[in-house]
Amino acid sequence: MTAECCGYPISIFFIVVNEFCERFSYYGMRAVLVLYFRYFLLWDDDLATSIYHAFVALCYLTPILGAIIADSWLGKFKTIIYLSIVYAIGQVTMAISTIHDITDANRDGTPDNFTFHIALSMLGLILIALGTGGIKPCVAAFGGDQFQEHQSRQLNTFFSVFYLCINAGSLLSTLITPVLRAQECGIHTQQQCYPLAFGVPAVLMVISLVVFIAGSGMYVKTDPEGNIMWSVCKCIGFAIKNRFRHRSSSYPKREHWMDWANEKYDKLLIAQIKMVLKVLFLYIPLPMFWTLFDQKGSRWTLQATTMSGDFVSILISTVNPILILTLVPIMDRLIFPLIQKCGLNFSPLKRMTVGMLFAAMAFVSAALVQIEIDKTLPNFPSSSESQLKVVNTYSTTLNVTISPNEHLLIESFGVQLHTSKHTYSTISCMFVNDFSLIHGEQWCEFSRKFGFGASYTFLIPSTVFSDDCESITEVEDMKPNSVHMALQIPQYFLITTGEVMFSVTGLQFSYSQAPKNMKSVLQAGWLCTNAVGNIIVLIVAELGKLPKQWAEYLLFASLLVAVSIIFSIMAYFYTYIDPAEIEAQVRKEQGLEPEEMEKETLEMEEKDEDQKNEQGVKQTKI
Ligand SMILES: C[C@H](N)C(=O)N1CCC[C@H]1C(=O)O
Repeated sequence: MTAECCGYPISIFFIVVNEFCERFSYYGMRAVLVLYFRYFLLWDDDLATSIYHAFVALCYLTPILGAIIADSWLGKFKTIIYLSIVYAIGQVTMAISTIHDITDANRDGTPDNFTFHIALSMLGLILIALGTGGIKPCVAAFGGDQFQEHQSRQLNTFFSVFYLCINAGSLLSTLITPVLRAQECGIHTQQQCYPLAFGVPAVLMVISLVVFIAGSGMYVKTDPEGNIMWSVCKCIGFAIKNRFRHRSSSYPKREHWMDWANEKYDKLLIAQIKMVLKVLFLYIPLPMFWTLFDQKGSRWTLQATTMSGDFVSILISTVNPILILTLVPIMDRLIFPLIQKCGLNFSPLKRMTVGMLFAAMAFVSAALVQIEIDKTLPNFPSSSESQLKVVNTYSTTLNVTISPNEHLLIESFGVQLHTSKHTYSTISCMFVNDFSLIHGEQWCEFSRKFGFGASYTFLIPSTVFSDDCESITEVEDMKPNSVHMALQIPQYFLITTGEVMFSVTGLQFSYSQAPKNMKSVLQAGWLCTNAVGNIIVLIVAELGKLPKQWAEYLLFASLLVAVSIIFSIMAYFYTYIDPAEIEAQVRKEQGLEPEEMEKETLEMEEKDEDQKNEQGVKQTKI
């Protein structure tokens, strides 16, 4: 019997605090990673974003490894501890790699040996990906393991609270770590403080580990039942081979292709594999949701840069976790109970389908915003055109004729305007609030806010200093961005509503539909849908760019609608199961473990009927 508080096992307190600290560590490090690549390692934008996306994809691929270790070898508890140690070492390695003084022998403020810093940071990132991905399926499943049969309502709430902790950690760290980076620190020279920005996430990871270990005495720990993954692979392999051997129509058909393993493998194992395969099959269309979701960080961020408003980076990095923290309780306490009261069966798979449709609507909203933005954008010359600007300071009107074969290119960057060599200069800056012309002691100052996205030309006559600065003419070549960033809020709201319905439900569903000995494996399968989504963003979204951004948004929205229709058809044919009941049935058929079975049957009878309705459970024999 585990210790309880308000119907919840006390042990889950340690698990949710552990998750909060771990997500703080992960998202905090991610918030400054691209900046570190860009401004410390001096990589270009393309390399920095590619390595960043590859790292994120790796973090969602390693759950498979963690799940195999947990379910086949070490058990969830030990796997979480060992991989958290790997994770913490990775974070510390990463923090050390950002200390510029280590290789700054000439003390000029920049590292002398970039290879050292790159090698150390890549090692750190690999360890982090192994750690964060490895423990992720185990922590959620381990949390679920703490609940008993009669606590299925509390189990659902646990997954919502778990998701809230993820986002609370994400919100705080994305606010804090960029501020830490902006501090100055160093032994020989003062530089932006990357060691602090990466060091604090490392400390949080150590705290996460300590909190998890502190709960040791209270956890329900299930031991792995041998090398389950190897048995699963062998069993599937045998079923395929046996089916192929008996392909002639003279052999009677079997109910399920896995039944071709009956000759050699335990019925219980076959039943468990069927349960897992059914769910994994259902997951095939799901990466499309993450493909759209992950574009928040790329396409939508770029969209924001063409809009007006000064809070770009803060808005972008925090709006999603803030909305999650608000929407999860509203959905759990208000919307879902209300739907249930109306007599509608809003089963997990229906919620996930509606979640996908919300994400599609978010992209329709993004397309509408893009159309508004496009109306305000200047027409840039295409790859087969040139643009000329002719400034007439002569006293009469002049006719300009253009010979189509001649190209004119005037380009000079810098802040010095020479009167003879270069009379034209382009300066692009962020947050330009004042602009001064200095000539010896004399100067002209233009103190006002220059709009984002705007382009100005200043015409300086030769008499400028004798005539006073009044003679300088300012021309607005391109208007400042005028579509306000607040217009992006509906799309963020829609995608986050979709995330609550899709992701929180997916987490619960993956746990509830998995046999006891493969809970982590199914969590890993669920997380893999995220990895594949990330990879699709990397490949398809980067390669196949449509000429009009709004058209691309609509294309993604249509694809997700198509995918959600396919998913809803698959879901229609899916029968919710109670894995424990099926396992008990198989054991009964095999005449095994009567005492164990009796206990399980009793527990099942005690189960709350309306909790089943809440899940939309239709018990069936697999
Ligand atoms: C920060 C996101 N709202 C979020 O909670 N997640 C995005 C991918 C899954 C989930 C996470 O576990 O971090």
